[in-house]
Amino acid sequence: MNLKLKICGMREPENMSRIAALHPDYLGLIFFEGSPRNVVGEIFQGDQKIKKTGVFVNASEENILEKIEKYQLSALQLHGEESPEFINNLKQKISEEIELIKVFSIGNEFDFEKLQPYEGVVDYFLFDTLGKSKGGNGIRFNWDVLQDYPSTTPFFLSGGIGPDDAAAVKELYHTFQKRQKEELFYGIDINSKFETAPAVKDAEALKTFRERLYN
Ligand SMILES: O=C(O)c1ccccc1NCC(=O)[C@H](O)[C@H](O)COP(=O)(O)O
Repeated sequence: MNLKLKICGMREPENMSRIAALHPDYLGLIFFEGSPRNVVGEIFQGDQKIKKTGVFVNASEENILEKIEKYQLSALQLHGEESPEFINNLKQKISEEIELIKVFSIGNEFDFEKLQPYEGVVDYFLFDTLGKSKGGNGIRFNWDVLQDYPSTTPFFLSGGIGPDDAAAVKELYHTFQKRQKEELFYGIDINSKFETAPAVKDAEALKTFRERLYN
């Protein structure tokens, strides 16, 4: 199964080093003061093959550029109400190699028309659950809304994915596979359900989950 794994909400250098040893595809760093996972100090830099992803909520361009430089980010996850114009302007100032992920929060239903202005502007969409906080709510949305996914932009599935969800993720992947559209279901993003404390991930739980997912 060619599904990328993004582990989000990393911060503590020692924990980050243990989690990096599991070789996820992406590690997420949250740069948002309203989050208990907000990154301020030094992090574990580690393996360049793991894409360090900066997560921003309506941050200024200046702030994003500074964090790209300081933390050597390979991807940006825009988790607020960033407009296509803002993203296009930002793209003029960053390396073409930096991947762009735009987040959409899903409630009971979702109007897929909202994706249209971002088609061709970002590399990936990320679907999270609409909740009290901007992210890290630990709640799953109804994945059935993705059954008729109308876009050609690949997406990350996120929101409350936990240690017991490997089979359900595989099932969703297989529904895309049956329609020969598995390349659209690009990856999953996991966070609070694997924490022992904010920004501290349980390496054993992640290892078991990864084995269940890929075997
Ligand atoms: O995790 C946070 O604290 C957070 C705060 C503000 C914006 C984004 C945030 N997290 C970004 C993510 O990509 C999370 O992984 C995503 O929201 C899913 O989290 P969870 O439901 O805990 O798996």
